[in-house]
Amino acid sequence: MESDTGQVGTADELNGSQLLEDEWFLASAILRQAFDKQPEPGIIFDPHSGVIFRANKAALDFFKIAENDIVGRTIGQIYSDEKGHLHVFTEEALYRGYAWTRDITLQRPDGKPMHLEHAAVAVTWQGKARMVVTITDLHKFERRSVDDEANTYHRNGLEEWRKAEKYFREIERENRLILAAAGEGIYGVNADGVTTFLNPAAEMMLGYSAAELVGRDMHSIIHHHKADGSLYDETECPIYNAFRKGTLHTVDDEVFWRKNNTSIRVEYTSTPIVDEGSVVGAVIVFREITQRKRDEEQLKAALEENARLRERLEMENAYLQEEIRSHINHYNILGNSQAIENVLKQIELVAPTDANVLITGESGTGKELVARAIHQASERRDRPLIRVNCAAVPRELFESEFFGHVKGAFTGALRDRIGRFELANGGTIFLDEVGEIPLDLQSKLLRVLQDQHFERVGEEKTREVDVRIIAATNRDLKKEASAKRFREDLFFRLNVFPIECLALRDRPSDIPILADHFLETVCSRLNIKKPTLTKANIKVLSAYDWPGNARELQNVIERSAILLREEKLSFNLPVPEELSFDAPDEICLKDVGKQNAILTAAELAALEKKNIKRALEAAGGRVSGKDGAAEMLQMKATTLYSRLKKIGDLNG
Ligand SMILES: Nc1ncnc2c1ncn2[C@@H]1O[C@H](COP(=O)(O)OP(=O)(O)OP(=O)(O)O)[C@@H](O)[C@H]1O
Repeated sequence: MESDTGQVGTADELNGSQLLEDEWFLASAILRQAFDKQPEPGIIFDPHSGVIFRANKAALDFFKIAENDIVGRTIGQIYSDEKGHLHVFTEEALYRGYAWTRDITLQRPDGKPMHLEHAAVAVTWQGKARMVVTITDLHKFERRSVDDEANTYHRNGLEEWRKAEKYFREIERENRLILAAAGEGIYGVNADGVTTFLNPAAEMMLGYSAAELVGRDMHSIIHHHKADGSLYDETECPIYNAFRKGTLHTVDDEVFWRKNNTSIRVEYTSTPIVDEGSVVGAVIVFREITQRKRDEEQLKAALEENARLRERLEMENAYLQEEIRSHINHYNILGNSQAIENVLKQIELVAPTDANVLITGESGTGKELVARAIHQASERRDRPLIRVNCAAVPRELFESEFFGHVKGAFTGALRDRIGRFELANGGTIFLDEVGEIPLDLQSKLLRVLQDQHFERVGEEKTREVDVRIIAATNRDLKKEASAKRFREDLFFRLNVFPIECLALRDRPSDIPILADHFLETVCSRLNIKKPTLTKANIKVLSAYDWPGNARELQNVIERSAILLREEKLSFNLPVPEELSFDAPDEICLKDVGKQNAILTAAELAALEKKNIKRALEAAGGRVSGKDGAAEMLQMKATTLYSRLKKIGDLNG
């Protein structure tokens, strides 16, 4: 093959030039394809004749022309309005080998000028000049630059966004961990009350899984009824209000309903979620307080019970102290009379029942003793027996004494006070001297007797008690009722089981036993040796009619024990009726017992004579020795003999 220098080459050289030619073909094919497929419009034309040889696909699109319609035409026909600029441009390219210009413009279909850049490269092909022109739509180009900038910006923005997303994911993850770890139940609702999330503690407390609640109306599932079973309208619901009204609500005792239809007591806070000024939902944080409330209630009840018991114990204590001070400390009923036997039988009979008992009898006959014995023998023995001496209560304080009062109920009511009925709750109330209760109060007493209900003074609350009633009186209540001084209905209520305590004078056989018992008691209290109660003593005691009954006997014995002389008892008893003189000119010695009686010497002598006579009768005529008249009169036998001598005829 001939080289550019005209020399013939070697076989290798020939092979080499063959290769180059192949490459050239190959390259020209590639270049042709590159030209045809380049995105910018391209045209190849003859710079001298202007004839167009080739236009690529982009040029055909750009000029909106078919290949056949452009190839063979001149460039001047295409750029008919720009011939001047085209000429200068072509000349420059021919001269310098390349040229570019933005002066050549074309018009869009809408008549607006297109902003273009034309670049030309002058080449030679087979000795002929050819011009390759590439057209750049500067408008598009600029847009591409903007897009590029936007891309760059976007890419950078994306990066930032990714970072932010990661950051938020991180926060969310942390939040989720916090939500999951929180001991409180937490759930969210949107502005329609629809559940948006639920933490595991909430799932556990409510018995629902998050999947079962998310997307569903929360109120109607877990908050539909109140603790008392009434319907809970969602318009009243504080959670609802949190997202409807945008207000925070704290509720300390409501119920949420579990999946198994049981309820749990909860306290919760419902906080509105505000996004760009508008409420988009609420977050509810709740805690189960069932156990806590139960404990609190138990504690409260225990404290109340405690306070009640304390008050009661204080009252009982004060009462019992008073009792100990003012009362005998034994409740044995002594006596061998038929009357006492009957009373004991009646006590045995009535004690186990809850029947009301009315004990009648003169003062000092042992009515209170009987009342206590009934209480002691009853099931109520472990609760107190509360005594009210109705004769000692001032009229205006009756109601308060019986039923108690509240602070401020009347002047002087400085604090709440429980009444005797409440104090006796579970036990027995002993209404001593029941006949002394004012008529207007008897109806209130009747009510508590009928239904065991009453109110404290100054309070509307009705209270209930369980009290057994034992009443005592020395009046004839039946007569009182007939005279309308006592309510008949109350009398019948009280008189369910009557017990009568006979006067001591009607059961003299009880005197020695009682006297001995009282002597024993007082001596041990005084810490002195108990003297012998002689027959003579008993005779003296038995001769008296004891208007004060056992109490009087007790007093006489106590007094004589205190005044004990030489271990001998002497009773300072009033002179009994039968010791009065029958003679009209003699004084009635009944009056001697009266404190201020003044006797003349003759009266005294007559009294002594009568007294000695009685002593001798009581001693069976014996003057000296044990149980003799001298011993009874507490004088020496020799003294008595000389007195008798002096008197002469005792019957005279
Ligand atoms: N049968 C008895 N056995 C032992 N003691 C008795 C007996 N009867 C009365 N007494 C004693 O006599 C005293 C007076 O009794 P009590 O107070 O029970 O009488 P009362 O009828 O309730 O008197 P009042 O009507 O004045 O209240 C008490 O100390 C009591 O212990």
